[in-house]
Amino acid sequence: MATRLIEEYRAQGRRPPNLLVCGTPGTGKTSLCEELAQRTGWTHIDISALALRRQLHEGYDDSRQTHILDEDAVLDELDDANQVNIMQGGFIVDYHGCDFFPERFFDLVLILRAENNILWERLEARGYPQTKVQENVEAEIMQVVLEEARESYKHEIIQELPSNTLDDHEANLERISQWLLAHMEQAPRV
Ligand SMILES: Nc1ncnc2c1ncn2[C@@H]1O[C@H](COP(=O)(O)OP(=O)(O)OP(=O)(O)O)[C@@H](O)[C@H]1O
Repeated sequence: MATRLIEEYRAQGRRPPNLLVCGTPGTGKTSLCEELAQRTGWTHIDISALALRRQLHEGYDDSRQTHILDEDAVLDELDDANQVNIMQGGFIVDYHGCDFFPERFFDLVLILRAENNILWERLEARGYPQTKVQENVEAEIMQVVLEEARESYKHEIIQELPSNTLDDHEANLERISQWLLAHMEQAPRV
């Protein structure tokens, strides 16, 4: 696999694309994005971790046992010349949802999918309470994130990727890297 693709992009004076990786919690977004970032040189932004670090929350939802994201504050952080400036390209954003990001941020939207029993085991292994495991597995069955993506982005930039096994993980890394290479051929110079 080609490595440090980002350097090839920049050497050619091209703007590297931005990727959004979404999916139900536990589908493997962070595992995939961390390795993809290492292999390609893209910068991984884990929105949940960023929000915790920068205190971009509006409170805590006791019933769902999760922080409530301050979406406007996250967007300000991502679209700020003094902070991240996502429009420079070269970012992999990782978050379970996708409908609050402006469409212009992303060139490719990837939706990770996991089979119900596999997802159930992963979430149980995290120590999630039964209700939270069930809620997330039901969301996966109902394709909530995929539908959200279809309502928010052009269908041609959305791809579903299976994320059940380590073979899937490897295949996804390879597939995304190939896409980045193909994209580089067409990306306008900046
Ligand atoms: N393709 C895969 N094959 C096998 N195990 C995987 C795969 N992808 C992820 N996992 C495992 O599943 C668990 C959840 O992965 P990860 O934390 O990356 O999910 P996530 O989608 O980022 O979750 P969250 O949205 O809650 O942050 C981890 O234990 C990880 O090692």
